[in-house]
Amino acid sequence: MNAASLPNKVCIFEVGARDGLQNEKAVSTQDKLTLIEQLADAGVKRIEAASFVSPKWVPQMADSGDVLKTVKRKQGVVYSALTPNLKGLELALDAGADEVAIFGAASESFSQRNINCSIEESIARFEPVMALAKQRNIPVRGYVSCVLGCPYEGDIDINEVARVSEILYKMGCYEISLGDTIGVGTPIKARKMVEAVAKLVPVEKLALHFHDTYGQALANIAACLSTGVSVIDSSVAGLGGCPYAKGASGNLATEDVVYMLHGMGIETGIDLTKLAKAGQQISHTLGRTTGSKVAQAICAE
Ligand SMILES: CC(C)(COP(=O)([O-])OP(=O)([O-])OC[C@H]1O[C@@H](n2cnc3c(N)ncnc32)[C@H](O)[C@@H]1OP(=O)([O-])[O-])[C@@H](O)C(=O)NCCC(=O)NCCSC(=O)C[C@@](C)(O)CC(=O)[O-]
Repeated sequence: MNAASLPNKVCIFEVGARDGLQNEKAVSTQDKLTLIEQLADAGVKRIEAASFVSPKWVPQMADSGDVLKTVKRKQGVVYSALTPNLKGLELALDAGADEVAIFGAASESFSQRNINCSIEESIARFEPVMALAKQRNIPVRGYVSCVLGCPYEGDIDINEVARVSEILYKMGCYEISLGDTIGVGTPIKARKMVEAVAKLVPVEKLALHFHDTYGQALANIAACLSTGVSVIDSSVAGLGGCPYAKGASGNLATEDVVYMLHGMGIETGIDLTKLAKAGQQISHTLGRTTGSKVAQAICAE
């Protein structure tokens, strides 16, 4: 790896309170607020705090409106929410989300299971979301799931990943987050996928969203860093998974990626000790040990 080709700074997009907690046993609104406030206090600047999806599909996120309305906001921190359709966007706007995200997939089967429509239908559903968000001046992020494999279809063609990413980007998403939803990717495959997408979407508009099911996420990120990507999604304590991808474990733990980046001389602006404490507390609330090796080491010191 050539140090000169690495970014000086990486922005962490923290998804623990959403991607993490959507797949854990129900956590109280107060515990969510504590987590989000601790993350902001640790220096995290972008926090996905809510998800305005059907409460019948994901009951863990049913209190998203209360979370966004009552969280103590820290200046300079962006609080965002998932919005699969116009109804979701309207609820997010009412709750005061700073930005929202639409979420599509590069796999037809996953799209059907996750949002109950085909890829093309999902794009049509996103049009009015993009239009209203534009009118209200709300930035929209775009997720593409299953970029390195699908729980129902197996391998996914990287050209399809690039095609869907380009569509979301051209619709007006300011950033495209590439989701290895079930964490099956390996470093060379991950890098090739990012390079393929970067032919159609500027690399500085891409983010990596790698789950850690097979323990490959950190290696995959390290392999992709010199492509020019400088936004990484991660989940404190490695919380979560995806309710529509059985067996998928959480995202890469934020503590682990921050430790790696700092060790490589890449700034994140995050206080690792405070972050590890936030992860320990939510893990304690959930009655389990943190999924972060770095947090385990820090807390044992
Ligand atoms: C998209 C829908 C809503 C379609 O669901 P549907 O059943 O096809 O939609 P519908 O329009 O027919 O509505 C059905 C019911 O849901 C309600 N509804 C409809 N929309 C909303 C809304 N926004 N908020 C609250 N309620 C809503 C609607 O009002 C109605 O209520 P009813 O009349 O039956 O009482 C559903 O499939 C859904 O909620 N899916 C969400 C699944 C989900 O959250 N998955 C996890 C997030 S994606 C992910 O984790 C991957 C990612 C992003 O992290 C990246 C990666 O790792 O790859």
